Amino acid sequence: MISVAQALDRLFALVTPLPVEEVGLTAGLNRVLRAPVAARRDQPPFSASAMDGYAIRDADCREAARLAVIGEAAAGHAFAGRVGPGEALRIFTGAPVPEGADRVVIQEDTTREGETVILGAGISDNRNIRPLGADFRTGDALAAPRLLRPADLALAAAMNADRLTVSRRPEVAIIATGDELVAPGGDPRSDQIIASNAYGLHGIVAQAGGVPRLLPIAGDSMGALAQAFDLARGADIVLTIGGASVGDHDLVGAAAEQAGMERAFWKVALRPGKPLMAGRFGEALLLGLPGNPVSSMVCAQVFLVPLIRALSGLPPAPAPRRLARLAAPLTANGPREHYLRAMSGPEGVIAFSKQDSSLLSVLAEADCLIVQPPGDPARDAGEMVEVITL
Ligand SMILES: Nc1nc2c(c(=O)[nH]1)N[C@H]1C(S)=C(S)[C@@H](COP(=O)(O)OP(=O)(O)OC[C@H]3O[C@@H](n4cnc5c(N)ncnc54)[C@H](O)[C@@H]3O)O[C@H]1N2
Ligand code: MOO
Repeated sequence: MISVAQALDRLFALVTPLPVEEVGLTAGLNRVLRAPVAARRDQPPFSASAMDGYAIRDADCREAARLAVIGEAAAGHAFAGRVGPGEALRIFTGAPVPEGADRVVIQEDTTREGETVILGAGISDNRNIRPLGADFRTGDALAAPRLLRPADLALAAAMNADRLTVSRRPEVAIIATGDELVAPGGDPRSDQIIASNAYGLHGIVAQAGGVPRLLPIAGDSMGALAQAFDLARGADIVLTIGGASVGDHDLVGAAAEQAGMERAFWKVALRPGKPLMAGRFGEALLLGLPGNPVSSMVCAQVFLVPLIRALSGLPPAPAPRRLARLAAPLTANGPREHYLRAMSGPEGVIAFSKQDSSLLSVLAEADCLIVQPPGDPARDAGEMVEVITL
């Protein structure tokens, strides 16, 4: 069996980044920026006051100085003149600092008497001026590729960009397979269960920036699967659920190959999720997830999300991991990389005692997955482990 890292390499080798499109700023969230945004102006475009107060010259900055107030500058309303010796300009946060002024004294440190302002004691050294271009200069770039977060959108807007060049969002056709499955809200026979996985996967795809498309449940027959693959045409990723293992009714691999899938791998040394398969499927990629609910969700975090990101033009990379302290011991691991549902608290992370891959109730309680390497010995509380945040 190949390792998770080898499987990811084979998966990334199938990826060609999707074409780009232009969108407005409000449509940019969670999209991958593919062309840098260059600032069209300096920010701030003038030296700006950081406080409400009085703009004065350094030479006049002494206790009890009496200065003549010569006018006012507010945000959006510059003062045209200059501040001379013995003068002060009433100024508000965000206003351009006029020529001649070296600092802004906050109004709390002053007393106003008619058209005169009197400086108080203990004025701080802070000039309270944001220099021109302190944030960015014309031509500075918001680099690409990058996953656009709210702060990036604010920065692009400040740079005076109103359009963004982003990747087209990958469409993911989701096919649940199995004769035992009935859609939620349906009327299952006593030997049937509710098809739940597709809904969790729909959420993961949407969160990762893909466009999920739920197809009808496909039965366990070559004909039903062929029909489902037909319906999936046009998708960038065909995501199947179930039928990936070795049982007589596990037909997804055979049906996909009959429909033209060139297999890149089948079976990966991870737990849960061993029967995972992937391959090139015409213009699309196929990812065949195991049916066990937690296996399908773990494989989605470990393989599908990185695949969506790579298709969207980000450098291929595994799901990000962080280090966390164990708040309770871990038993030794077997030969497969183990992704344990866990909960983080002030003392560190604790794996749930129940880890069977059918238990969605445990997954819903978990906020992270502890990643235990193959063959890892038992670990004590206090040791550090790698964790994927859910
Ligand atoms: N002899 C062996 N048997 C199994 C092996 C093995 O190596 N040798 N591997 C086991 C492992 S590990 C996994 S994981 C499962 C996965 O098998 P499949 O991908 O073929 O999944 P199914 O058999 O179709 O389903 C497994 C389980 O999950 C339920 N299921 C399926 N789809 C859904 C859905 N959309 N929503 C909710 N639940 C679903 C299904 O009813 C089964 O209970 O194979 C082991 N067996
Ligand atoms: O993926 Mo299976 O769930 O390893 O048990």
